[in-house]
Amino acid sequence: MPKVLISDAMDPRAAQIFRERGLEVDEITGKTKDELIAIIGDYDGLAIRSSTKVTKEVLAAATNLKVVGRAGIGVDNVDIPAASAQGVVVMNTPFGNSITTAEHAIALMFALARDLPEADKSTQAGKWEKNRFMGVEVTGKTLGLIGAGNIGSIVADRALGLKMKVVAYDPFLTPERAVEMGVEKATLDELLAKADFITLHTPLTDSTRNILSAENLAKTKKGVRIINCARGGLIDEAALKAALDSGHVAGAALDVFVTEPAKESPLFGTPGFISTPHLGASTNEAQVNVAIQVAEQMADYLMTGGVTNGLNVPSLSAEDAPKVKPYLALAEKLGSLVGQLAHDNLTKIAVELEGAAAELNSKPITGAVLAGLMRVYSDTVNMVNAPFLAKERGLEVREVRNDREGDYHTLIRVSVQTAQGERSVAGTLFANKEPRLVEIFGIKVEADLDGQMLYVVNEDAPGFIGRLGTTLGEAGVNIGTFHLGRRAAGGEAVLLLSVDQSVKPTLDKVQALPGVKTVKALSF
Ligand SMILES: NC(=O)C1=CN([C@@H]2O[C@H](COP(=O)(O)OP(=O)(O)OC[C@H]3O[C@@H](n4cnc5c(N)ncnc54)[C@H](O)[C@@H]3O)[C@@H](O)[C@H]2O)C=CC1
Ligand SMILES: O=C(O)C(=O)COP(=O)(O)O
Repeated sequence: MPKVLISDAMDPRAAQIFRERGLEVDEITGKTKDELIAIIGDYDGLAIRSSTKVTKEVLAAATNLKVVGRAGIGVDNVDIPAASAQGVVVMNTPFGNSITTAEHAIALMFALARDLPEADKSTQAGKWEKNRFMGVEVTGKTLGLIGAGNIGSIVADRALGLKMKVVAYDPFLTPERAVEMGVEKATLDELLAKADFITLHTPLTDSTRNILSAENLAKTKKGVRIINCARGGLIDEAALKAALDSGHVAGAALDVFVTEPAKESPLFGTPGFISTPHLGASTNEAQVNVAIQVAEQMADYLMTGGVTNGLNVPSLSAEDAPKVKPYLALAEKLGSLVGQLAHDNLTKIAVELEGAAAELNSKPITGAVLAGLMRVYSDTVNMVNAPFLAKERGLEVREVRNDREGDYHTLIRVSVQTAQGERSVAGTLFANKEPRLVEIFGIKVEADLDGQMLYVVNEDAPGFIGRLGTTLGEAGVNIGTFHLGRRAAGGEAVLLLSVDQSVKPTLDKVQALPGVKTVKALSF
């Protein structure tokens, strides 16, 4: 039974769903890196929020891990390239906490506009400082939105409802989408010059790190108020402190910090500065949403192979997963056959889906072909890391769909470019579930690719099969099944035999038989 570790505080519904779906689950939060490394090897799945850091080191110790599920949006605490290289799927829940986070940004905007935390502190201290607190209205003001994705567009919608003008900077925002959202598309400099409030809603990337740098803060309107509910690192914290101290920036509200947990910061205690401890996603509703979603997604993957919201692997719905599963088995066998037969100097590979197969999501099928192919080099390869490994090796991968049905109602053909020219193999599913090879290097031959096999290419000539049978028999090798195909009578013939004992010690004898061109021991 697969085992899941929940390592950050999560709504109890997550554990409940894991158990209902037949998984074992442990909830162990607050572990140090070393404590996590000591236990992670036991688990197939790891469910996290933002506190657990899934580093290369943690992944290296996670020898059984198949999936990391992020109950939330940001995955900057997960080393995705390392997870991919190790074949671990990383998934998040991109929508479950977005309304809640947008509402937090709006809450912080009002807190800044009316200095609510300071007014509260003063009132509860019995001071009744009615004249000290003079706020600003938001109506009619301009909100500068940096990042107009999922959360940014909800913030924009709420701000428009508050009768604000919204100016948005997002390189991926199309003019049409800006019109649909009711916002003005702007350059960053235009936004900085116009905004009375600025709110950030981008991930932390090389292009967004310090997007509010000292230089850009200097381009803002005097008296601007800034909100960051996205990621620490989007604002240069030292420059922000200086701008607050000088009075250029009237207020700033940060939910996120460069270093978290932020137990100390030069910003703390600065007039006009408000902070919350990464609470953007912390509402009952959002936490129930993300806990349910992440548990369902992870359970789907561990129990059925379905992938939803995969960040390093194509999505495959739990409904489609059972349909695709037999194709994955076929694809992996065909990839493996090609890998075992022609693995020298592979430069290009094409995966062609024909008939019913052409209706399916091709990405996982291609991933499985590559996994089969690359397993010749490494036994830790799977459909998650295979595409990355293939890219690393400079293998050019092409996918082709062919809606028409040929001789078979469904077919996968794998063609590779080798030093000897193009080679292709093809397979189908019998009864929609049993993988069957139907063609090898242009020769029709039907075979189950299973267990230990012997592959022989020879000149079609009378008596050959008898001699081969005798040679194997004398070596104590029992033949299970026997599959034969040939280009034309007397031409090149292919033999695929399943065998009960290893044929490796007998390969030289088979190779020495008259008419034999190629001999290989295969295993599936
Ligand atoms: N404080 C909290 O508790 C929470 C924080 N977040 C964070 O909020 C952020 C936004 O989340 P979503 O809206 O769901 O993401 P999203 O991916 O839907 O939107 C991000 C937007 O940023 C834009 N963008 C990327 N590079 C940009 C650049 N250089 N300049 C301007 N825009 C750029 C993208 O085009 C995209 O439209 C993420 O970093 C996420 O981790 C999300 C949930 C809770
Ligand atoms: O979903 C996100 O990106 C968040 O930042 C929320 O973080 P949390 O799950 O509250 O630790």
